[in-house]
Amino acid sequence: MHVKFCGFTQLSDVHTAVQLGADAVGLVFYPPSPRAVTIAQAQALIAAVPAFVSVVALVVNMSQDEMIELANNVSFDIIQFHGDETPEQCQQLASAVNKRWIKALRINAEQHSIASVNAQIDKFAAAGASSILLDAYHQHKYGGTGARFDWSLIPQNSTLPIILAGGLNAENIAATVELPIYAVDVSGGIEQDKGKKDAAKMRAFMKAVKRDRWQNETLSEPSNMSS
Ligand SMILES: O=C(O)c1ccccc1NCC(=O)[C@H](O)[C@H](O)COP(=O)(O)O
Repeated sequence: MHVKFCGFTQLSDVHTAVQLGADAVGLVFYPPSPRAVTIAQAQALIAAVPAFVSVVALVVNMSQDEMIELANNVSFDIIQFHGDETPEQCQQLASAVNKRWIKALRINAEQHSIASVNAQIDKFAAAGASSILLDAYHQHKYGGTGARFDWSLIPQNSTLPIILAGGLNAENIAATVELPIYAVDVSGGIEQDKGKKDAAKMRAFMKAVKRDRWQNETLSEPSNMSS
């Protein structure tokens, strides 16, 4: 089980996340978001991220020129496409900056079935995605909604490792124990205010993951990407 904390704007919060053992920190490059960072802010935050912790650049419907500008100025590791990007657009944008990428699918119980989620995952897998992130659909927001989606729509045999996002917190991690996921992603559940993380909530989240998920996992089944 891997843990990504998302939506950092403050240096002290990045220090805390790293100390707590987060595998990845996410920075939001989407100006309408209350968690958005500028290139200068991102550079300062990334300076606090040591080796073996990935920096994820979260983007929404970015143009190729914007992506190149971002990659030329910010040393991130992975792109998280969180908008309406098609598989072809993700592939093109990521190859323009030579980065690995994740696609966020926003799950709407009224429109999705397990089969349709799987079909979408397969298309992004074929285009070269490294993982798929499943998040809650919201009519007016692209992400960071703090809402959960219907977890029964998570496919058991996905072609890509699944990162679960949307409304997670220290209290509901226990309910994810049986889910076929590779990683969890949280933003609102570790905040005191938008973009301002809460050290106690980050610590409680990591403790809950260790207690509820890592205890259930074994090193003896390396072929199972979902655990
Ligand atoms: O955080 C935002 O404001 C945001 C804006 C636009 C697209 C995505 C955004 N955030 C994505 C995330 O932080 C996470 O990947 C995910 O949605 C979890 O958020 P939360 O439900 O708050 O834990």
